[in-house]
Amino acid sequence: MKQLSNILENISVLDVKGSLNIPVASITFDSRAVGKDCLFVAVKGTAVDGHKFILQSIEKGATAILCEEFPADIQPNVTYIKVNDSHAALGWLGTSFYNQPSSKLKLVGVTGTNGKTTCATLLFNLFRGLGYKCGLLSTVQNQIEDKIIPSTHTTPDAIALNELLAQMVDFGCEYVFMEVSSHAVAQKRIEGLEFAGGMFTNITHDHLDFHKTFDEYLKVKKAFFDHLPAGAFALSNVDDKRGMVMLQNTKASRKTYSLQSMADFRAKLLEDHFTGMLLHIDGVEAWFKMVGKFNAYNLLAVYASAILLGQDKLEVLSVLSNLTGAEGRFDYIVAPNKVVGIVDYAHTPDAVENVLETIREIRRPSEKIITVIGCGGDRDKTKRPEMAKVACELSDKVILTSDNPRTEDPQLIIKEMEAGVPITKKGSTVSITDRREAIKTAIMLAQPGDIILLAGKGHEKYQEINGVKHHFDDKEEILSQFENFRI
Ligand SMILES: CC(=O)N[C@H]1[C@@H](OP(=O)(O)OP(=O)(O)OC[C@H]2O[C@@H](n3ccc(=O)[nH]c3=O)[C@H](O)[C@@H]2O)O[C@H](CO)[C@@H](O)[C@@H]1O[C@H](C)C(=O)N[C@@H](C)C(=O)N[C@H](CCC(=O)O)C(=O)O
Ligand SMILES: Nc1ncnc2c1ncn2[C@@H]1O[C@H](COP(=O)(O)OP(=O)(O)OP(=O)(O)O)[C@@H](O)[C@H]1O
Ligand SMILES: N[C@H](CCC[C@H](N)C(=O)O)C(=O)O
Ligand SMILES: [Mg+2]
Repeated sequence: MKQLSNILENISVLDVKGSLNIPVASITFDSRAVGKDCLFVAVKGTAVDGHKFILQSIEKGATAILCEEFPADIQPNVTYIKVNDSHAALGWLGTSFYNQPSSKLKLVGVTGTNGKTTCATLLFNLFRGLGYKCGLLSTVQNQIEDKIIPSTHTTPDAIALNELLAQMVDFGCEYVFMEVSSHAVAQKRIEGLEFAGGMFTNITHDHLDFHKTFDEYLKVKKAFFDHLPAGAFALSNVDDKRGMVMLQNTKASRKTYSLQSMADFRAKLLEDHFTGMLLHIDGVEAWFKMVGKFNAYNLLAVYASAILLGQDKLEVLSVLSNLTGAEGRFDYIVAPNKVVGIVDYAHTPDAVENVLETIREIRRPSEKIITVIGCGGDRDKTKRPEMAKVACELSDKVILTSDNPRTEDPQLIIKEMEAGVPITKKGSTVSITDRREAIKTAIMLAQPGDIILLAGKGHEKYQEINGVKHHFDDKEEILSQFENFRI
């Protein structure tokens, strides 16, 4: 139990009503989760204003309220604290409540449109392979050494995040690798964290439903680097058009990586196969088990981070060369009839392009590519026609289907995708709303040697329809349906 006065450090308090010498058993921003002696933080959300739930939280046991505006009905025996920005305050509260866990380990954040999970997971497995105790916060799962903790977000909220970091400290972790999503930066979920380093992968089209414009999205990603401390490293991909912009105003030590130009860390992709790649990396030739130019970038970024964290070059390469990345990223399955299935989490136009370009470069000319793809509901609508367009341009046949429709009508999402199908590709594109049927059709159409790409859901074990998550696993689907084609 902490004293309220002790967890307010670093927060500029505008006004207080009531006593600060009261105990705080827990902190939450959700009135539904309030318990006895809880501090309820009212935040203005994207759907509702948390200030509406102040009274409800007091009825459930909150004895302290942190808010941006005092309510009209001030209750006796409750302390009210007024701040400018309750999102930011929440970050500092989480940090203080859990005794600054991020300062007790080396925390590295990975940001960018694509590649965060892959890089964070590779770093986690690399540093474990090098003999360190590690933690991971990622889209696929959170992990403390072998212990897996399911994740609900790419970057958890400030309270859950600091609680997880505190568990990692208690477990003796020395390094923690985490994904930093743009939502997390915008909503200040990472406020108050002490980073040892930050990595930028790339920035392309995504999340414009939330950030509204690409410039705003860019600014938010850059803000992560702007706030890194002087002792940290800021590592950026300078082959990305916005790579240098990320480093422009950072106080951290600026480092760059590239496959194309001068940079602090360089690599060249020598060979790319479905079984792995040969890279010339930092003066050494090494074979890796990952596939595709985009993964050459991920491997180089991870290698560079490890060196910046003081690790030995050859030891790093030796461990890294055996790693396979994150679940549901370019997962490769060969059916008994020699049809190839690839399950990949590509859910942005750029990711779809990268994965398909990779397949096109590696396949034999006679092998056809059949892509099964959908777009998520309640997410950026403007990427729908773009994802369909690039899928059609780079595949021999495309089946447009559902991803997670969430609260939207799946057929309307598909209609928006259809708007991006080039006229010349109308004949080789079909729409099948049921994802299971779409996968089955792709398998029926495929000849031995053909490649089926199942894009967008990767590791996900569910399909979310109208608020209900139904079990669905692309890999399980394709494996079980491949079995029906055993010859
Ligand atoms: C759009 C978005 O980011 N929403 C996140 C946000 O919620 P919000 O601002 O919409 O909250 P709201 O519903 O408006 O409610 C406002 C406040 O009132 C409170 N409330 C609400 C109802 C009530 O009865 N009582 C109550 O106290 C809420 O707890 C909240 O504090 O803050 C919540 C707490 O941190 C998040 O759980 C929630 O994530 C939603 C579920 C979500 O789907 N987020 C996705 C888009 C997301 O965050 N994705 C990123 C990036 C993905 C990637 O590219 O990898 C991620 O990091 O996962
Ligand atoms: N460096 C990269 N550049 C471009 N595309 C990539 C890169 N790495 C991975 N991808 C593609 O993006 C997909 C998602 O990769 P990953 O899960 O690592 O990204 P992410 O940034 O964590 O995504 P999310 O925003 O959903 O958390 C992969 O399945 C692959 O298709
Ligand atoms: N983290 C991403 C995941 C998208 C995955 C895709 N399957 C979808 O549901 O749109 C997001 O929240 O935008
Ligand atoms: Mg991720």
